[in-house]
Parts: sequence; structure tokens; C-alpha cells
Amino acid sequence: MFSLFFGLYKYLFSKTEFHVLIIGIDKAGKTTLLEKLKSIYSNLEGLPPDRIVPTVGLNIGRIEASNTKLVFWDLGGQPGLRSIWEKYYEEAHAVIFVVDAACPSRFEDSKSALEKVLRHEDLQGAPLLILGNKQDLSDAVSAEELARYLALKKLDERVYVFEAVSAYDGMGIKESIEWLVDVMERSKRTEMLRARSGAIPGYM
Ligand SMILES: Nc1nc2c(ncn2[C@@H]2O[C@H](COP(=O)(O)OP(=O)(O)OP(=O)(O)O)[C@@H](O)[C@H]2O)c(=O)[nH]1
Ligand SMILES: [Mg+2]
Repeated sequence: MFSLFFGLYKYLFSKTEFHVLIIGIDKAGKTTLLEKLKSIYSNLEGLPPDRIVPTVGLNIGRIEASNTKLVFWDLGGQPGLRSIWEKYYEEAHAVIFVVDAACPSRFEDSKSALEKVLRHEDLQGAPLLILGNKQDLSDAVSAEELARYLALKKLDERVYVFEAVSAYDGMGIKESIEWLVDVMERSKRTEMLRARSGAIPGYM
């Protein structure tokens, strides 16, 4: 009986934990973004950009934002590492896809990597936040321009947005995270993941 009420209490009052996958091609700025998120949302000072090295394994960051717990999984974007991304799809509530908005010569690479991500059935219904990073650089393209460059198909059914950010100075990051939390809270995928994890009170 106690466990039934405890389960119900937990279900009603504990903060939801969302898993957010941060992917994108190498050097887009994913890890720099993760460290900036830690600095903005927690008391921990994130690593400064000059101490960040290309990611080979997995970086994890936990923050609290808008009364929810967010767990970020940041993976390496080098070509040989991209096959690892899909191992995390099933458990992800949403995806952040980071693009270096100041490097048009790599937009094509980003586009094909993202199209492959969108085709994967384990990510069905996952909200998508596409970040045009490095806005502190004068030649960075805007979110609208990036959307035009990428010209993504297969987005019709998906909840998505393009945002312009800088992982250096923090521009656009809070707005992006607010959007993400809001859509994850209302998404069918969240309902599906919750049901699958057996988070129905009394049935754990
Ligand atoms: N100017 C500028 N440079 C940035 C920004 N974000 C990242 N960088 C730089 O871009 C380079 C790559 O950053 P990382 O965060 O390591 O990129 P990544 O996407 O994690 O790369 P992988 O781990 O190899 O996939 C580094 O030199 C960063 O300092 C930004 O907002 N503005
Ligand atoms: Mg990295």
C-alpha cells in the first residue's frame, strides 16, 4: 500500500526528467554549448572554450530549467563517430542539432547528417531544435538563412524550430531551452517514453 501511495506521490510531484541528445557534425560547437548550459543553469562553472577538446565518447550535463530536470547527452560529430548517435535515439525525448552558422562550406555535410537523423524510426515524434551556432562571428548566417540553406524535407510532421545562438556569449540559449522544455512537456513522444518506462503509479 505504501509503495502504491509513494509511487503516486512521485508520479504527481517529482520533476520530470528529460533526455536531450546534442548532435551535429564535428566542430559545430556542441560541447562548448553544453558547458555554456552548465554555466547558465547551474552553480558549476562550465569548462572554458580553450579547454574543450573534440569529443570521442559521451559528455553528460545535468541542469534544472523551467522546473524540469534536463539531462544532455553530447556526442562526437566526427564522421567515424556518427554511427554511435543512433544508440541514444530510443531514450531521447528531444534532439538538439547544432550547426556552425559561420561555415557555409560544411552546410551540405550538416544537411545530409541531419536528414539521416530525421529518417531514423527510433526518433519518431522527437521535437527538434536546430541551432545556428557561432552568432558572435560576423559572417554567421541567421536562423532563417540557415533554414533556407538546409532546405530540409521530412519536417512536416515534426515539431521543430531554427534558433540563432552563440555558445560563446550565450545569445539565444535561454529562449531555445524554454522552447524545448515547453514542447517536450506537451509531446506525444514524452507520453510514449513515460508509458514505456512504466511510470504509471503502482505498476512499477
Ligand atoms: N566563435 C565561436 N566559436 C565557437 C562557438 N562554439 C564553439 N566554438 C569553437 O568551435 C570549435 C569546436 O567546438 P566544440 O564545442 O569542440 O565542437 P563539437 O561540436 O563539440 O565538436 P566534436 O566534439 O568534434 O563533435 C572550438 O574551437 C570552439 O571554441 C561559438 O559560439 N562561437
Ligand atoms: Mg564535442
